[in-house]
Amino acid sequence: MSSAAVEITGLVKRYGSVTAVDGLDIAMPRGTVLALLGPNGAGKTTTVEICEGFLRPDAGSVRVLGLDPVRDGKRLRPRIGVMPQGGGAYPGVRADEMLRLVASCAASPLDPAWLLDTLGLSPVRRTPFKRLSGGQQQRLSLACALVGRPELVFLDEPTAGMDPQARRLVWDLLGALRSDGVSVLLTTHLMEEAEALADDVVIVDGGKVIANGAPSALTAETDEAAQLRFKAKVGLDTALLAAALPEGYRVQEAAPGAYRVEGAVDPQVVSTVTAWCAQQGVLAEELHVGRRGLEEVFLELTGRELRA
Ligand SMILES: Nc1ncnc2c1ncn2[C@@H]1O[C@H](COP(=O)(O)OP(=O)(O)OP(=O)(O)O)[C@@H](O)[C@H]1O
Repeated sequence: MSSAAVEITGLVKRYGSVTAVDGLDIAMPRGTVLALLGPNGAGKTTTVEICEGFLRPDAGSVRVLGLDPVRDGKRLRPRIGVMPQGGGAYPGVRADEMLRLVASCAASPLDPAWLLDTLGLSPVRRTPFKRLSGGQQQRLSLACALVGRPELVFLDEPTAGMDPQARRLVWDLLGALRSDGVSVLLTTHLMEEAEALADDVVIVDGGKVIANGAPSALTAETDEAAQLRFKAKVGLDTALLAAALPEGYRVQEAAPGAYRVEGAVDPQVVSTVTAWCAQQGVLAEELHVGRRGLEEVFLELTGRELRA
């Protein structure tokens, strides 16, 4: 038995002149949660749909639970759960009918009533799908992906459009699944989602992997325990700011208008930076001291915002 939940090598997918996936490699061990993180159009959905067997690759190899998703689709489908982007159901079907219908196709389903309750959907269990809110439809779609007790689930932006409370319910449920040994591959452009849920994060951009690893490894500082970051107008004189700081501090414009002060941060350094900005007539916005997050990792790697 293959020990990988998903193994992707040299994956390429083109739509006419657009190369949506451009030589992607991913190795995802069983029982782990992997987040594909990237901006709109990065190739996340295309990659997931190839893993699900809905699309054929142009080049490269994909194995899901050791199987070819297209050739071995019949054997693979009962073992995976799929939550597509935007969900999907018969508009008139009631929430609990929908879930029971999907459960009836599985050999050993979870209890639909428990799942509805866990996802906060009990109060709307008799509501037709089309009258559920977007976030409720998403949660029902997630319930449908999970009710068959899959070994591996693919979740394409599982919490898109959810309010923070619903998002928390989903995160808790995904945490419980992981404890049960279920493998989860999810796509997101929410850094906090990737940081909260994933054992491993693969950052994709333009159909390529630009970084991967555990969130803590990706966000680890190179040399300092803390850094100071702020945003201001593009093109500040970083050498001049560095000169105002004690010797050994470095200042970089990591991306246009995003500044980073490298060196041990103490109250005096923060005060010097804000005073220097004030002298330049510049407002230092989003001033932040601490560990960098995945958002900053992405910004530093690509020079662009993740949500752009
Ligand atoms: N059916 C299609 N026909 C033509 N181009 C497509 C098709 N599907 C996707 N693309 C293009 O392929 C690229 C990757 O799209 P994909 O949906 O995989 O990205 P994504 O990372 O999932 O984005 P999002 O976060 O917006 O869902 C984009 O440039 C997109 O416009």
